[in-house]
Amino acid sequence: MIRVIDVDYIYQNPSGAVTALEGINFSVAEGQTCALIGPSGCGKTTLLYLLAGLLTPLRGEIWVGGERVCRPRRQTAVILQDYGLLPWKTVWENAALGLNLRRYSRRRQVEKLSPLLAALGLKGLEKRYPSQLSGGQKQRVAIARALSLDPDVLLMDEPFSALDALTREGLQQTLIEIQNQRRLTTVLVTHNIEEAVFLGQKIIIFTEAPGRVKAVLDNPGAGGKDYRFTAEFHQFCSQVRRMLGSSPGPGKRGGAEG
Ligand SMILES: Nc1ncnc2c1ncn2[C@@H]1O[C@H](COP(=O)(O)OP(=O)(O)OP(=O)(O)O)[C@@H](O)[C@H]1O
Repeated sequence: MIRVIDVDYIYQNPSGAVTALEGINFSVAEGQTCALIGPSGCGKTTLLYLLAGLLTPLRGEIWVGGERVCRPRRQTAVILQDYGLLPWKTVWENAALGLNLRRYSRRRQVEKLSPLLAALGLKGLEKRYPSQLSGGQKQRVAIARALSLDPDVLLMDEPFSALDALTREGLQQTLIEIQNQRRLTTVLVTHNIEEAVFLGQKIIIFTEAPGRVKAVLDNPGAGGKDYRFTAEFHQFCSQVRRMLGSSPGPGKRGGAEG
């Protein structure tokens, strides 16, 4: 579903050029969840923007759903770090933003959003404003908005980082259920090793800046109901922790095919 081929990205600033990503190669299968993890500043968010078509690679190619990404793609939904809710709009209005942009009638908006808000535990909160919601509820509104347009790819930048551990685990479970129902291909950026291992059927570990792929790990147990409580899960977390702490991988460009 997603192929990233030899991608480099450099930010050009008046003060000089910043190489954010170098020689990135990996792929994500349809319906798979892929977690991107690495040190701060290694280019994870930049890569998410490239996958979303909000930035264009300086070198290399990105393919999503059989098409080369050159601009934002209709069926790709993106949830950025601050949830992107408009403070002056209600829960309903925020969730309906995408549908409004695509000129869905009020009746079709109700048909789409009502079941989605109910499934995400937001029923009864439709008239509230973001300032009247908890962090977890805000995140659910952002998820509702993203899913309202029936995407086939979901890109998330540290989606649960601001939440307490229990809320985070609850939302991780919700994400897995949505993922299974809709067969979404998901890429999420996270700093949290447990989150990467719990959700990421594929885990991509980056080197320090400029970001290169240090390792691609297959994690078939991810998303399993009780995976978090297994010895395998804890061993996997230790492995990722060790890899994040160790020196960069071999080779100057260090790209790994996944
Ligand atoms: N607009 C910009 N102009 C110049 N440099 C930038 C710009 N945006 C990001 N960078 C630089 O590019 C590199 C990668 O940034 P990016 O935000 O992608 O990293 P990240 O891995 O997501 O970081 P974090 O984990 O801290 O969120 C960093 O060195 C950052 O300072």
